Amino acid sequence: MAKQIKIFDTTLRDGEQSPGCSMNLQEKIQMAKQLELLKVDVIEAGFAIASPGDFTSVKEIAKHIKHCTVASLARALPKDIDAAWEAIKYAKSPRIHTFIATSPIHMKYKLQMEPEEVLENAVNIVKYAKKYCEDIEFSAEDATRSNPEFLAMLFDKVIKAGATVINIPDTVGYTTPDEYYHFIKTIREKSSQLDKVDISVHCHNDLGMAVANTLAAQKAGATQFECTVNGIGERAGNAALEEIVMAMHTRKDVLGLYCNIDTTQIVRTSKLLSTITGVQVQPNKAIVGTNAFAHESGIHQHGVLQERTTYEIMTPESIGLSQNKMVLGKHSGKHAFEDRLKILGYELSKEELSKAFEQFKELADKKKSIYDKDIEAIVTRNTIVYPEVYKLKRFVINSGNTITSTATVVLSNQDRVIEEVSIGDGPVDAAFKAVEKIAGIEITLEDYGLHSVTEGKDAQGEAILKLKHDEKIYTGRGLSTDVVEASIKAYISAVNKIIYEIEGINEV
Ligand SMILES: CC(=O)SCCNC(=O)CCNC(=O)[C@H](O)C(C)(C)COP(=O)(O)OP(=O)(O)OC[C@H]1O[C@@H](n2cnc3c(N)ncnc32)[C@H](O)[C@@H]1OP(=O)(O)O
Ligand SMILES: CC(C)C(=O)C(=O)O
Repeated sequence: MAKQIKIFDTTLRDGEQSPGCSMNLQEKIQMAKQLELLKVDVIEAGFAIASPGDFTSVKEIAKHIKHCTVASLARALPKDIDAAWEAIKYAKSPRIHTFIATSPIHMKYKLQMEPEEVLENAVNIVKYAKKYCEDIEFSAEDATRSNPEFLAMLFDKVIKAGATVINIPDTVGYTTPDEYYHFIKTIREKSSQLDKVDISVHCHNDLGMAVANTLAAQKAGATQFECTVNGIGERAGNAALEEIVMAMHTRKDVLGLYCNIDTTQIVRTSKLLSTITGVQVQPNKAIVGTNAFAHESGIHQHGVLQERTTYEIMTPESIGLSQNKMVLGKHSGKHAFEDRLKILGYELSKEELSKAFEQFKELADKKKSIYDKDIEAIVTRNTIVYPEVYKLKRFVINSGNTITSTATVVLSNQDRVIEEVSIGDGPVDAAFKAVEKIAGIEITLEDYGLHSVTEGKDAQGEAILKLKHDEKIYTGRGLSTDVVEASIKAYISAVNKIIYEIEGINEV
C-alpha cells in the first residue's frame, strides 16, 4: 500500500532566505495562493518576529489561505512565539514552528548553552507555544551533526510537552542518503514517542543530495517533506519540491509514496516564482528547466517521434506543460526536420526535402538555434528555382572607417572560376561592383534592404534588393548569418535572373 507524504512548503520562509529572492507583501500573497492551488499541505509563510514586513505577510497569508495549514517560524523564545501566534491566529489551520540547535558546534559556539539548557529551553518553549496553538512543530536545528541519543531523549520530552510534528533537519546539507536513513532509524529505535507524531525532514543542498536525502528519509519513517519551489533557499538551497514530487509520482513503483500535490500546477508555480524574484532556473534543471522536455539530437528526436517513452519518463502535460520541445539544431536529423515542416504546413517532395535538409544542416553549423522562420526562409527560397548561372565561392572584404573598401569576389560558372577585385563605397558596394564586373552586364541598384529573419546574436540576415537592367526590375534575395554574404548572394540571385531572361534556359 502506498504511503501518504505531507508536503511542507517553505519557499516563503527558507526560500526567501536566498540572496536575491526577497518578495514584497503582494508577491508573497500571490505565491501563497499559487501554493494553495498546487495543494501543498503546509505553507511556512515566514518568520513573524523577523521584521514588521514579515509579520504582516504571515498575517495576511494566514487570512487568505483556506485549504492549507499556515505556519510561522519562531526561535525558542517567548517573544518569537507571541509574534508567530499573533500573525497565524487568523489561519483556518495554524501551526507554530519552533526550533533550537542541538549539535555540539551550534550549542557551544552559537547558542553558548549546555545541552541541558537546550533541552530545558526546548521543552519550555513547546509548552509555552501549546498554550496558543494545538499544532506545534519542533525542529532540532543541525540535527544531522547532533548526537542521536541526545535527540531521542529531547524529542520524547518535547512530544510529551505537546509537539505534534518533529523535524530532523540536515541544516548544512552534510548527510548522505544511507547515513540519513540509519540516523533517523536509530533515533526512532531509541525514542518511545516519535511514532506518535509526524516525522519531518528538511534537507539542504550543499552537496547536491537534498532530494536524495529527503527520499531516503521516508524509508526510515519520515511522513512530512520540507521543500521549496525551484529548490531556492539558504546557500545552495533546499530540496526542490518539484523534484521530490515528480520522483514520487514517476517512481511510485519503487518508492511507494503519494501526496496531495496537483502536479499540473508545477510549471505555473515555478514560473510565478521566477517572475516574482527575477531568479531564473538553470536550463538543465530537473522538471522545470527549459531543457527538461526538449530534445535536440536526431536519434532522440526520431525515437520520441516514434514513441514518446523512448526518451521521456514523464509527460510534459503531467507538470502542466502543453508539449515537449523539438529543438532543431546541428544534432538534429531528417525525421525531426520533416516533422517540423509538416507542422509549419509544408509538404515537400523527397528531392525538395533532401535539398532543404542539406541547407538546414549548413545553416545549423553556423547558428546555435534554428527557428521556424529560418526553416520557412530555407523552404521559400527553394520554391522558385532559377538556374544558378553564377554561384558564390568565396569573398574577402577589406574595409574600415579610414580606408576605401575593397572586395575580392570569386564566383563559379559551371566549370569556370572567376575572380574580380573592386573598390566601392563601403564593403557591400565594393562586393556588388566586383560581381557586376564578372557578370559583364550593365546594372543599376534600385533598392537594397537588410533585415533579420530570426532573433538572437546569431540571427540570419536576409538581404532583398532590386536591380535594373534594360528598363526591367529584377529582385534578388540572399540569406546568411553574415550580412555581407547575404547581400552578395542577393545580388548574384538577381544577376542570375537577368541572365536567364537575356539568354534563356538553354544557356544554363
Ligand atoms: C536554519 C535556519 O534557517 S534558522 C532561520 C534563519 N532565518 C533568519 O535568521 C532570518 C530572520 N532573522 C532575523 O531577522 C534576525 O536574525 C532575528 C530578528 C531573528 C534576530 O535578530 P537579532 O536579535 O538582531 O539577532 P541576530 O540575528 O544577530 O542573532 C541571533 C540571536 O538569536 C539567538 N538564537 C538563534 N537561534 C535561536 C533559537 N533557536 N532559540 C533562541 N535563540 C536563538 C542567537 O543565539 C542570537 O542571540 P543573541 O542576540 O542573544 O546573541
Ligand atoms: C529552522 C530549520 C527547520 C531550518 O531551516 C534548518 O534547519 O535548515
